[in-house]
Amino acid sequence: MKTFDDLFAELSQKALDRPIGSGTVRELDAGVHAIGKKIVEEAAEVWMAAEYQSDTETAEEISQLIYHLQVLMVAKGLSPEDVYRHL
Ligand SMILES: N=c1c2ncn([C@@H]3O[C@H](COP(=O)(O)OP(=O)(O)OP(=O)(O)O)[C@@H](O)[C@H]3O)c2ncn1[C@@H]1O[C@H](COP(=O)(O)O)[C@@H](O)[C@H]1O
Repeated sequence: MKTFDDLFAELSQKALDRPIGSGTVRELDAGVHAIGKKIVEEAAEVWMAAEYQSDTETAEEISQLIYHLQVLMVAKGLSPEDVYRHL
């Protein structure tokens, strides 16, 4: 099972290797403004799922929110440690 740190390492590598067909590379190229919009959209989907959908669907939406937050971290050059020190 993939963890937060596993996914972050994978996305960081994608940003370096820039494989063709990577959604992460596409999103990074779209820039911080577009990534931010995606985060807001996914956050709303988490909220709606938590209120009206199943726990499984809510967990899936949370995973997508985490993914987009991580893409923003990569775009901004932030590491997990930069975030963890505020937890
Ligand atoms: N975990 C994720 C992940 N979660 C969400 N997403 C993206 O976020 C979108 C969210 O889906 P939605 O259905 O909510 O959004 P949508 O509006 O239908 O999608 P779009 O039209 O906006 O693309 C998905 O279409 C994916 O593009 C993800 N994309 C990639 N990953 C993982 O990231 C890694 C790198 O992926 P690639 O860069 O694509 O190789 C792989 O391990 C993937 O499993």
